[in-house]
Amino acid sequence: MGSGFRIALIQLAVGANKIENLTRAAKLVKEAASKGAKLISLPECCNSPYGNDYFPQYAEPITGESIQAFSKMAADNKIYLIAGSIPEKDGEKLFNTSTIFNPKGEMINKYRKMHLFDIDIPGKITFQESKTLSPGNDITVVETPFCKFGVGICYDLRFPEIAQIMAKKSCHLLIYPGAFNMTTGPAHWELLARMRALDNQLYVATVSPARDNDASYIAWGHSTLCSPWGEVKAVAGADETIIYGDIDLDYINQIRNQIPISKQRRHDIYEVKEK
Ligand SMILES: NC(=O)CCC(=O)C(=O)O
Repeated sequence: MGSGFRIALIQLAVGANKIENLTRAAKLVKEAASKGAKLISLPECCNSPYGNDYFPQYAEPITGESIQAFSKMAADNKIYLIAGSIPEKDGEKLFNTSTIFNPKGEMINKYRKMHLFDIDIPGKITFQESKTLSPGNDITVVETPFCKFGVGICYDLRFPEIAQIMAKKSCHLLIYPGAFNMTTGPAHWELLARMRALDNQLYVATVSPARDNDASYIAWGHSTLCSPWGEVKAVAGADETIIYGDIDLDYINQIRNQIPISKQRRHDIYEVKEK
């Protein structure tokens, strides 16, 4: 594994036309690869608008047209592709699924969102992914010649437990395709990414769709790359764009040696004992 490589996060403008979304994604993946990115990520729900009214209509099996398009994007540009997520149909069930491709275009892994986005903030936002989607149950860690990375999707970012497991499985980078909204986005999106980066001393990438003020669910945007020091290394605004960052494995080791929290944990005192 070399010490450094370039990652690109594509903040895609996602609209109602699935083919147009995939065509735009292909154009931006090509642009990112031409600028030296070896790992490229698309956002959550990158082939469909985000919402319970859309998931059943846009869902497709894991062999569907979107997967074929992603495979071609990876192979044509010889890059690793984290294909954001799509609504996946498996029998009677729907999942929010991220698929991962190697530079030959082979799908080498997939991740089904484990924590569904069910929240109720009166007067602001109420959303229940569980009305249409089922949760996945498996943590996904991917080994590449550049680094080992883990994948979560959006609301998963709020759960330090899975980030910690992925860090324990030797990940250097956690990638979260996600679409926070105009209430929780400004309040929590960056803070959560920095927290996951800092408490696991690794890089964290969050990848949002671009903001569409006419959409029924308005995404916050602000795709972000955070360093193991907890700093924001690159951040987008609200519009369609690509952000780039360098992942430096030596820097991770340096931080972990300087502040060796993973060796200092007091597992003997963390259990909650009932009196
Ligand atoms: N798509 C999602 O999971 C949205 C999560 C979100 O907005 C949050 O506040 O958490």
